[in-house]
Amino acid sequence: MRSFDHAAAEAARARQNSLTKPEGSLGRLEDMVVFLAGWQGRARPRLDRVQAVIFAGNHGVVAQAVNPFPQSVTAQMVQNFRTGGAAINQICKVAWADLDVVPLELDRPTRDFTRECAMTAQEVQEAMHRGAEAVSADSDLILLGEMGIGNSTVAAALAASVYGGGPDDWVGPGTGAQGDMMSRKRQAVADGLARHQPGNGADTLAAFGGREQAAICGAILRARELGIPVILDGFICCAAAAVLTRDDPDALAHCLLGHESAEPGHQRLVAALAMTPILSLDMRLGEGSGAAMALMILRGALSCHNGMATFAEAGIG
Ligand SMILES: Cc1cc2ncn([C@H]3O[C@H](COP(=O)(O)O)[C@@H](O)[C@H]3O)c2cc1C
Ligand SMILES: O=C(O)c1cccnc1
Repeated sequence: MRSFDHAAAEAARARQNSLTKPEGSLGRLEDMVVFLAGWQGRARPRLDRVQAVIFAGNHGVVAQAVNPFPQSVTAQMVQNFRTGGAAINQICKVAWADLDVVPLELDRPTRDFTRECAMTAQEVQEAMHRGAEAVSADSDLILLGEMGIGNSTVAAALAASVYGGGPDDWVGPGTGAQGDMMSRKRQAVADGLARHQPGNGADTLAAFGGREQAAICGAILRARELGIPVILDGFICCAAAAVLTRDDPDALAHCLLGHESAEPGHQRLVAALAMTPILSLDMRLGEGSGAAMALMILRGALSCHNGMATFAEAGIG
Protein backbone atom coordinates (compact mmCIF):
# COMPACT_ATOMS: atom_id res chain seq x y z
CA MET A 1 0.00 0.00 0.00
CA ARG A 2 1.53 3.33 -1.08
CA SER A 3 1.46 6.04 1.55
CA PHE A 4 1.36 9.79 1.23
CA ASP A 5 4.80 11.21 0.37
CA HIS A 6 5.18 14.11 2.80
CA ALA A 7 8.46 15.28 1.28
CA ALA A 8 6.88 15.60 -2.19
CA ALA A 9 3.86 17.36 -0.69
CA GLU A 10 6.05 19.80 1.24
CA ALA A 11 8.11 20.52 -1.88
CA ALA A 12 4.89 21.25 -3.79
CA ARG A 13 3.70 23.56 -1.01
CA ALA A 14 7.06 25.35 -1.02
CA ARG A 15 6.80 25.84 -4.77
CA GLN A 16 3.26 27.22 -4.41
CA ASN A 17 4.60 29.71 -1.89
CA SER A 18 7.34 30.82 -4.29
CA LEU A 19 5.01 31.49 -7.25
CA THR A 20 4.06 35.02 -8.36
CA LYS A 21 0.88 35.41 -6.31
CA PRO A 22 0.10 36.30 -2.73
CA GLU A 23 0.64 33.21 -0.58
CA GLY A 24 -2.49 31.03 -0.45
CA SER A 25 -4.35 33.14 -3.00
CA LEU A 26 -5.23 30.13 -5.17
CA GLY A 27 -7.08 28.71 -2.18
CA ARG A 28 -8.13 25.08 -2.48
CA LEU A 29 -6.45 24.84 -5.89
CA GLU A 30 -3.16 24.88 -4.00
CA ASP A 31 -4.33 22.12 -1.65
CA MET A 32 -5.38 19.96 -4.60
CA VAL A 33 -1.93 20.15 -6.17
CA VAL A 34 -0.27 19.35 -2.84
CA PHE A 35 -2.63 16.37 -2.51
CA LEU A 36 -1.68 15.11 -6.00
CA ALA A 37 2.00 15.64 -5.22
CA GLY A 38 1.79 13.62 -2.02
CA TRP A 39 -0.08 10.69 -3.53
CA GLN A 40 1.88 10.63 -6.80
CA GLY A 41 5.15 11.08 -4.88
CA ARG A 42 6.20 13.98 -7.17
CA ALA A 43 6.62 17.67 -6.29
CA ARG A 44 5.51 18.40 -9.88
CA PRO A 45 2.47 16.15 -10.26
CA ARG A 46 1.27 15.02 -13.68
CA LEU A 47 -2.13 14.61 -15.28
CA ASP A 48 -0.84 13.25 -18.58
CA ARG A 49 -2.94 10.10 -18.51
CA VAL A 50 -6.26 10.34 -16.72
CA GLN A 51 -8.46 7.29 -16.82
CA ALA A 52 -12.22 7.47 -16.24
CA VAL A 53 -13.82 4.10 -15.53
CA ILE A 54 -17.55 3.44 -15.50
CA PHE A 55 -18.64 0.14 -14.00
CA ALA A 56 -22.11 -1.05 -14.98
CA GLY A 57 -24.33 -3.63 -13.30
CA ASN A 58 -27.92 -4.73 -12.83
CA HIS A 59 -29.86 -5.20 -9.62
CA GLY A 60 -32.50 -7.63 -8.39
CA VAL A 61 -34.07 -4.98 -6.18
CA VAL A 62 -35.66 -3.41 -9.27
CA ALA A 63 -38.32 -6.15 -8.77
CA GLN A 64 -39.64 -3.85 -6.01
CA ALA A 65 -40.55 -1.22 -8.65
CA VAL A 66 -38.24 1.43 -7.20
CA ASN A 67 -36.97 2.93 -10.46
CA PRO A 68 -38.70 4.99 -13.16
CA PHE A 69 -36.57 3.54 -16.00
CA PRO A 70 -36.53 -0.16 -17.01
CA GLN A 71 -33.48 -2.31 -16.28
CA SER A 72 -32.76 -2.59 -20.02
CA VAL A 73 -31.56 1.04 -19.91
CA THR A 74 -28.34 -0.08 -18.19
CA ALA A 75 -27.16 -2.03 -21.25
CA GLN A 76 -28.49 0.65 -23.58
CA MET A 77 -26.46 3.29 -21.77
CA VAL A 78 -23.36 1.07 -21.95
CA GLN A 79 -23.86 1.08 -25.71
CA ASN A 80 -24.32 4.86 -25.61
CA PHE A 81 -21.02 5.24 -23.70
CA ARG A 82 -19.32 3.14 -26.37
CA THR A 83 -20.69 5.16 -29.28
CA GLY A 84 -19.92 8.46 -27.56
CA GLY A 85 -23.44 9.76 -26.98
CA ALA A 86 -23.62 10.15 -23.19
CA ALA A 87 -22.86 13.18 -21.02
CA ILE A 88 -19.70 11.53 -19.67
CA ASN A 89 -18.30 11.17 -23.22
CA GLN A 90 -18.62 14.91 -23.85
CA ILE A 91 -17.06 15.87 -20.51
CA CYS A 92 -14.17 13.40 -20.88
CA LYS A 93 -13.45 14.86 -24.32
CA VAL A 94 -12.96 18.41 -23.01
CA ALA A 95 -11.38 17.32 -19.71
CA TRP A 96 -8.87 15.05 -21.50
CA ALA A 97 -9.77 11.78 -19.82
CA ASP A 98 -9.76 8.35 -21.48
CA LEU A 99 -13.05 6.59 -20.82
CA ASP A 100 -13.23 2.86 -20.10
CA VAL A 101 -16.61 1.16 -19.73
CA VAL A 102 -16.77 -2.10 -17.82
CA PRO A 103 -20.14 -3.91 -17.93
CA LEU A 104 -20.41 -6.59 -15.23
CA GLU A 105 -22.69 -9.47 -16.17
CA LEU A 106 -25.64 -7.30 -17.12
CA ASP A 107 -27.62 -10.40 -18.10
CA ARG A 108 -27.25 -11.77 -14.58
CA PRO A 109 -28.62 -9.15 -12.14
CA THR A 110 -27.72 -9.45 -8.47
CA ARG A 111 -30.43 -10.94 -6.24
CA ASP A 112 -33.16 -8.82 -4.62
CA PHE A 113 -31.68 -7.66 -1.30
CA THR A 114 -35.12 -7.35 0.30
CA ARG A 115 -35.35 -11.18 0.18
CA GLU A 116 -31.79 -12.52 0.26
CA CYS A 117 -28.18 -11.51 -0.09
CA ALA A 118 -27.60 -9.71 -3.38
CA MET A 119 -24.31 -11.53 -4.01
CA THR A 120 -22.30 -14.46 -2.76
CA ALA A 121 -18.88 -13.87 -1.20
CA GLN A 122 -17.33 -15.23 -4.38
CA GLU A 123 -19.33 -12.88 -6.59
CA VAL A 124 -18.14 -9.96 -4.45
CA GLN A 125 -14.51 -11.06 -4.85
CA GLU A 126 -14.90 -11.51 -8.61
CA ALA A 127 -16.41 -8.05 -9.02
CA MET A 128 -13.73 -6.46 -6.82
CA HIS A 129 -11.13 -8.16 -8.97
CA ARG A 130 -12.72 -6.78 -12.14
CA GLY A 131 -12.49 -3.34 -10.56
CA ALA A 132 -8.84 -3.77 -9.62
CA GLU A 133 -7.81 -5.00 -13.04
CA ALA A 134 -9.55 -2.06 -14.74
CA VAL A 135 -7.00 0.33 -13.20
CA SER A 136 -4.06 0.99 -15.54
CA ALA A 137 -0.77 1.19 -13.68
CA ASP A 138 0.35 4.09 -15.89
CA SER A 139 -2.62 6.32 -14.97
CA ASP A 140 -1.85 9.56 -13.16
CA LEU A 141 -5.40 9.85 -11.83
CA ILE A 142 -8.50 7.66 -11.85
CA LEU A 143 -12.09 8.93 -12.10
CA LEU A 144 -14.78 6.52 -10.98
CA GLY A 145 -18.38 6.28 -12.14
CA GLU A 146 -21.25 3.82 -12.32
CA MET A 147 -24.28 2.94 -14.38
CA GLY A 148 -26.99 0.64 -13.03
CA ILE A 149 -30.72 1.12 -12.99
CA GLY A 150 -31.86 0.86 -9.35
CA ASN A 151 -28.56 2.17 -8.06
CA SER A 152 -29.94 5.01 -5.95
CA THR A 153 -31.82 2.36 -3.92
CA VAL A 154 -28.70 0.21 -3.55
CA ALA A 155 -26.68 3.29 -2.54
CA ALA A 156 -29.23 4.28 0.12
CA ALA A 157 -29.07 0.79 1.62
CA LEU A 158 -25.26 0.77 1.62
CA ALA A 159 -25.03 4.23 3.20
CA ALA A 160 -27.58 3.35 5.89
CA SER A 161 -25.78 0.09 6.62
CA VAL A 162 -22.40 1.83 7.02
CA TYR A 163 -23.48 5.00 8.81
CA GLY A 164 -26.80 4.10 10.45
CA GLY A 165 -30.02 6.02 10.05
CA GLY A 166 -33.05 4.86 8.14
CA PRO A 167 -34.68 5.17 4.73
CA ASP A 168 -35.80 8.75 5.38
CA ASP A 169 -32.19 9.79 5.81
CA TRP A 170 -30.84 8.19 2.66
CA VAL A 171 -33.57 7.55 0.08
CA GLY A 172 -34.05 10.17 -2.61
CA PRO A 173 -35.62 10.41 -6.05
CA GLY A 174 -32.67 9.05 -8.08
CA THR A 175 -33.71 9.38 -11.72
CA GLY A 176 -37.12 10.76 -10.70
CA ALA A 177 -39.07 8.48 -8.35
CA GLN A 178 -42.11 10.17 -6.80
CA GLY A 179 -45.18 9.31 -4.72
CA ASP A 180 -45.82 5.57 -4.37
CA MET A 181 -42.53 4.74 -6.00
CA MET A 182 -40.70 6.72 -3.30
CA SER A 183 -42.67 4.82 -0.64
CA ARG A 184 -41.67 1.49 -2.21
CA LYS A 185 -38.07 2.64 -2.33
CA ARG A 186 -38.08 3.51 1.37
CA GLN A 187 -39.76 0.20 2.16
CA ALA A 188 -37.20 -1.76 0.12
CA VAL A 189 -34.36 -0.12 2.03
CA ALA A 190 -36.12 -0.73 5.36
CA ASP A 191 -36.67 -4.41 4.46
CA GLY A 192 -33.04 -4.78 3.41
CA LEU A 193 -31.75 -3.22 6.62
CA ALA A 194 -34.02 -5.44 8.71
CA ARG A 195 -32.82 -8.56 6.88
CA HIS A 196 -29.07 -7.87 6.77
CA GLN A 197 -26.74 -6.49 9.45
CA PRO A 198 -23.32 -7.03 7.89
CA GLY A 199 -20.27 -6.18 9.98
CA ASN A 200 -17.52 -5.73 7.42
CA GLY A 201 -17.06 -4.38 3.91
CA ALA A 202 -17.26 -7.63 1.95
CA ASP A 203 -20.40 -8.72 3.81
CA THR A 204 -21.98 -5.31 3.19
CA LEU A 205 -21.40 -5.63 -0.54
CA ALA A 206 -22.72 -9.19 -0.49
CA ALA A 207 -25.85 -8.10 1.38
CA PHE A 208 -26.90 -5.19 -0.82
CA GLY A 209 -24.81 -5.41 -3.99
CA GLY A 210 -24.00 -4.67 -6.57
CA ARG A 211 -21.20 -5.77 -8.85
CA GLU A 212 -20.36 -2.21 -9.90
CA GLN A 213 -20.19 -1.08 -6.26
CA ALA A 214 -17.78 -3.95 -5.49
CA ALA A 215 -15.77 -3.05 -8.60
CA ILE A 216 -15.53 0.57 -7.44
CA CYS A 217 -14.15 -0.71 -4.11
CA GLY A 218 -11.65 -2.96 -5.92
CA ALA A 219 -10.50 -0.06 -8.11
CA ILE A 220 -10.02 2.26 -5.12
CA LEU A 221 -7.92 -0.34 -3.29
CA ARG A 222 -5.81 -1.05 -6.39
CA ALA A 223 -5.26 2.66 -7.04
CA ARG A 224 -3.99 2.99 -3.46
CA GLU A 225 -1.51 0.13 -3.99
CA LEU A 226 -0.23 1.84 -7.12
CA GLY A 227 -0.09 5.34 -5.62
CA ILE A 228 -2.72 6.71 -8.01
CA PRO A 229 -5.09 9.35 -6.66
CA VAL A 230 -8.81 8.97 -7.36
CA ILE A 231 -11.76 11.31 -7.89
CA LEU A 232 -15.07 9.99 -6.61
CA ASP A 233 -18.37 10.94 -8.21
CA GLY A 234 -21.80 11.49 -6.61
CA PHE A 235 -24.11 9.71 -4.19
CA ILE A 236 -23.88 6.26 -5.73
CA CYS A 237 -20.11 6.21 -6.18
CA CYS A 238 -19.57 7.60 -2.67
CA ALA A 239 -21.91 5.07 -1.07
CA ALA A 240 -19.85 2.30 -2.67
CA ALA A 241 -16.59 3.89 -1.54
CA ALA A 242 -17.92 4.34 2.01
CA VAL A 243 -18.13 0.56 2.36
CA LEU A 244 -14.32 0.44 2.44
CA THR A 245 -14.22 2.64 5.53
CA ARG A 246 -15.85 -0.23 7.43
CA ASP A 247 -12.58 -2.16 7.34
CA ASP A 248 -10.17 0.80 7.27
CA PRO A 249 -11.19 4.33 8.29
CA ASP A 250 -8.26 5.64 6.21
CA ALA A 251 -9.17 3.72 3.03
CA LEU A 252 -10.25 6.81 1.08
CA ALA A 253 -7.31 9.04 2.00
CA HIS A 254 -6.11 9.05 -1.63
CA CYS A 255 -9.54 10.08 -2.94
CA LEU A 256 -10.93 13.50 -3.78
CA LEU A 257 -14.64 14.15 -3.99
CA GLY A 258 -15.57 15.52 -7.43
CA HIS A 259 -18.88 17.09 -6.53
CA GLU A 260 -21.84 17.21 -4.22
CA SER A 261 -24.83 15.67 -5.98
CA ALA A 262 -28.35 17.07 -5.75
CA GLU A 263 -29.49 13.62 -4.55
CA PRO A 264 -30.51 14.53 -0.96
CA GLY A 265 -28.63 11.69 0.75
CA HIS A 266 -25.37 12.88 -0.69
CA GLN A 267 -25.11 15.86 1.70
CA ARG A 268 -25.31 13.51 4.64
CA LEU A 269 -22.85 11.12 3.01
CA VAL A 270 -20.36 13.91 2.29
CA ALA A 271 -20.55 14.94 5.95
CA ALA A 272 -20.07 11.35 7.12
CA LEU A 273 -17.06 10.93 4.82
CA ALA A 274 -15.68 14.29 6.03
CA MET A 275 -14.71 15.20 2.46
CA THR A 276 -15.01 18.57 0.73
CA PRO A 277 -16.62 18.39 -2.72
CA ILE A 278 -14.68 20.22 -5.43
CA LEU A 279 -17.89 21.29 -7.19
CA SER A 280 -21.52 21.78 -6.28
CA LEU A 281 -23.52 22.17 -9.48
CA ASP A 282 -26.82 20.46 -8.61
CA MET A 283 -25.84 17.60 -10.91
CA ARG A 284 -27.53 14.26 -10.23
CA LEU A 285 -26.51 12.06 -13.11
CA GLY A 286 -23.84 9.58 -12.06
CA GLU A 287 -21.68 8.03 -14.86
CA GLY A 288 -18.65 9.74 -13.28
CA SER A 289 -19.86 13.06 -14.70
CA GLY A 290 -19.17 15.09 -11.56
CA ALA A 291 -15.71 13.54 -11.20
CA ALA A 292 -14.88 14.42 -14.82
CA MET A 293 -16.08 18.03 -14.38
CA ALA A 294 -13.84 18.30 -11.31
CA LEU A 295 -10.88 17.10 -13.38
CA MET A 296 -11.05 20.40 -15.27
CA ILE A 297 -10.55 22.28 -11.99
CA LEU A 298 -7.56 20.07 -11.17
CA ARG A 299 -6.09 20.76 -14.60
CA GLY A 300 -6.37 24.51 -13.95
CA ALA A 301 -4.72 24.10 -10.55
CA LEU A 302 -1.88 22.02 -11.98
CA SER A 303 -1.30 24.37 -14.91
CA CYS A 304 -0.70 27.20 -12.42
CA HIS A 305 1.60 25.02 -10.33
CA ASN A 306 3.77 23.86 -13.19
CA GLY A 307 3.62 26.93 -15.45
CA MET A 308 3.75 30.01 -13.21
CA ALA A 309 6.97 31.95 -12.70
CA THR A 310 8.44 32.20 -9.24
CA PHE A 311 9.09 35.65 -7.72
CA ALA A 312 12.81 35.07 -8.32
CA GLU A 313 12.34 34.10 -11.98
CA ALA A 314 10.08 37.07 -12.72
CA GLY A 315 12.12 39.53 -10.69
CA ILE A 316 9.02 40.65 -8.78
CA GLY A 317 8.99 41.91 -5.22
C1 LIG B 1 -30.84 7.55 -19.40
C2 LIG B 1 -30.09 7.44 -18.09
C3 LIG B 1 -28.74 7.76 -18.04
C4 LIG B 1 -28.05 7.66 -16.82
N1 LIG B 1 -26.79 7.90 -16.50
C5 LIG B 1 -26.61 7.69 -15.22
N2 LIG B 1 -27.77 7.31 -14.65
C6 LIG B 1 -27.93 7.12 -13.22
O1 LIG B 1 -29.21 6.64 -12.85
C7 LIG B 1 -29.19 5.39 -12.18
C8 LIG B 1 -29.73 5.46 -10.79
O2 LIG B 1 -31.03 5.92 -10.71
P1 LIG B 1 -32.26 4.99 -10.28
O3 LIG B 1 -31.94 4.45 -8.94
O4 LIG B 1 -33.41 5.94 -10.25
O5 LIG B 1 -32.41 3.92 -11.33
C9 LIG B 1 -27.76 4.97 -12.22
O6 LIG B 1 -27.58 4.08 -13.25
C10 LIG B 1 -26.99 6.24 -12.44
O7 LIG B 1 -25.72 6.11 -12.93
C11 LIG B 1 -28.70 7.29 -15.65
C12 LIG B 1 -30.05 6.96 -15.68
C13 LIG B 1 -30.76 7.03 -16.90
C14 LIG B 1 -32.21 6.67 -16.94
O1 LIG C 1 -25.40 11.39 -7.38
C1 LIG C 1 -25.50 10.35 -8.05
O2 LIG C 1 -24.57 9.52 -8.11
C2 LIG C 1 -26.79 10.06 -8.79
C3 LIG C 1 -27.97 10.69 -8.46
C4 LIG C 1 -29.12 10.37 -9.15
C5 LIG C 1 -29.09 9.44 -10.15
N1 LIG C 1 -27.95 8.84 -10.46
C6 LIG C 1 -26.80 9.13 -9.80
